[in-house]
Amino acid sequence: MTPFRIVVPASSANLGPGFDSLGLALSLYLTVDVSASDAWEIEQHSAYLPEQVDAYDHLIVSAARETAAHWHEQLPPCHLSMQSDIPLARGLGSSASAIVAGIELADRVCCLSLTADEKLQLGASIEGHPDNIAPAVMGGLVISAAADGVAERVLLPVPDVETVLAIPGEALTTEAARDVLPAVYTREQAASASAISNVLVAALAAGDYARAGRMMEQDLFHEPYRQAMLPHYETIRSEAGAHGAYGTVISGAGPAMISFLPEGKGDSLVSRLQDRLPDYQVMRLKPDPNGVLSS
Ligand SMILES: Nc1ncnc2c1ncn2[C@@H]1O[C@H](COP(=O)(O)OP(=O)(O)OP(=O)(O)O)[C@@H](O)[C@H]1O
Ligand SMILES: N[C@@H](CCO)C(=O)O
Repeated sequence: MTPFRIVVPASSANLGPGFDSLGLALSLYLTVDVSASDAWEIEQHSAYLPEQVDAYDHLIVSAARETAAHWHEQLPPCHLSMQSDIPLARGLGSSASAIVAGIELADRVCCLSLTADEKLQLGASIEGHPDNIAPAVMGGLVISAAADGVAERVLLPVPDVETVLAIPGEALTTEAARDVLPAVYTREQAASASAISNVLVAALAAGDYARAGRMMEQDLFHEPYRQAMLPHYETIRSEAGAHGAYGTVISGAGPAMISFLPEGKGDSLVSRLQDRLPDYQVMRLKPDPNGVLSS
């Protein structure tokens, strides 16, 4: 096998009201170098990778094994050397990036020639929802739904914005952040929440970022229930608004928050938030237009 490299972007899901459906790929990456080996071997070269588990059970390897098995192929063992800039369990889609890396690995090693939709379908079934998987596979801004077991998706034009991420030191797993959500919404709540989400998607499609930002900040599906877990929620929103952000929401299941700004406005917000929240990692990121790449 000729050695190859897989690069997968991070992603931010939800964008407020697009709960479990909207996702934007971001310019922060997981990189996996793959070469032939007699047994599964994993080298990790970054703090942003989980504690070493048995190589065979590693999320990337198990996603690769599941992909090969789905297409009735045998996956030979490989040596994997990994580097990641994506913080774990902070709302930046790290698990989706790892799953997409595993699917890409099996695609290359078993010569499957999977389409982007086949990668999305399998990734969504492993992750449980398609919102981070779709942008990790396809790049840019993707609207997706698991409709009748089939992952449907529409790519919107890559938004002409930059983002600022405010990432706290403590992790919050997606599982824990889902536990605080209501099991049931009334018809009135569901109708209002989906109307806000519909206008958000239409505004993003029209490039009307000011309206999109207003809609983002009016989510009724998850933000009202999760914000109590994020001590600086209001501070980050108001600082971002004062620095020209269109809107600020919880990134994925949190605890990171993401602000959307016009090009060129991000740096001053980064400085301000880093001053006010010295324990946070604050960074400016661009949308990633490519999704997973291997070379
Ligand atoms: N590169 C990786 N290799 C192996 N496992 C990973 C990798 N990245 C993430 N994981 C696993 O995924 C877990 C984090 O998944 P979780 O869904 O809780 O958060 P997230 O994907 O970072 O954020 P969100 O889904 O809210 O955007 C990690 O604790 C780890 O178990
Ligand atoms: N959409 C998920 C997180 C990302 O998959 C949630 O908000 O729980």
